[in-house]
Amino acid sequence: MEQNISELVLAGSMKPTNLPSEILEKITDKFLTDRLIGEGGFGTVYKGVCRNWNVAVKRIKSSMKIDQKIFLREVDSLMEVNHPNVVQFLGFCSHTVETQMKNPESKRYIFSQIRERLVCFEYITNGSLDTKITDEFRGLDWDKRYQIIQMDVKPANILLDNKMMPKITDFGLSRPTGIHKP
Ligand SMILES: Nc1ncnc2c1ncn2[C@@H]1O[C@H](COP(=O)(O)OP(=O)(O)OP(=O)(O)O)[C@@H](O)[C@H]1O
Repeated sequence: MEQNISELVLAGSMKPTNLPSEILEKITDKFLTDRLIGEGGFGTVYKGVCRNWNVAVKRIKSSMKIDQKIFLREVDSLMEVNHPNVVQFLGFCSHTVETQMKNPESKRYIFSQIRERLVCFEYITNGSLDTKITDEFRGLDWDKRYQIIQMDVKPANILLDNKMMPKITDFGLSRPTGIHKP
């Protein structure tokens, strides 16, 4: 994929799609510690700088043994979501990385393959709701409002943009439910 097409995808001007790992490495400065935004249970989030805008790149932990079919099904669901109160999914990358390690005893190399999975989202500037509210505001009926079952709704998964607009993130355990009937 050409670099300018990837940039259009990362700008949200094209439908979310599969992105080359080189582009995601480039915009995160090879996942430099300086670009680290934070770490969750499933992955580490880095700030990606793409020309004059930012994106959030979540690198799913290699220790997470996720079935590829399930991963692609989740990505497929994410691609269908487009709502002002949902952090916009921009693209993904799933590829195999070859690693090698020297066995100190036999002095021979052991080769293995690690599945690298990356998911990109719009970058939200103002942090998460848990840092701004008290416990009494928990338990909002997001599933009814947005026809999505988000299995991990918590203020930490609601980010606030520069206008303090709330946006749900972390759809790793969510799925579309079709039309909501009240
Ligand atoms: N799109 C985004 N823009 C800006 N910051 C983000 C974005 N997505 C996540 N973050 C921040 O990155 C950090 C890690 O997020 P992540 O979703 O991985 O963790 P979590 O929600 O704390 O944990 P878990 O995945 O276990 O629920 C958090 O501080 C979160 O606010």
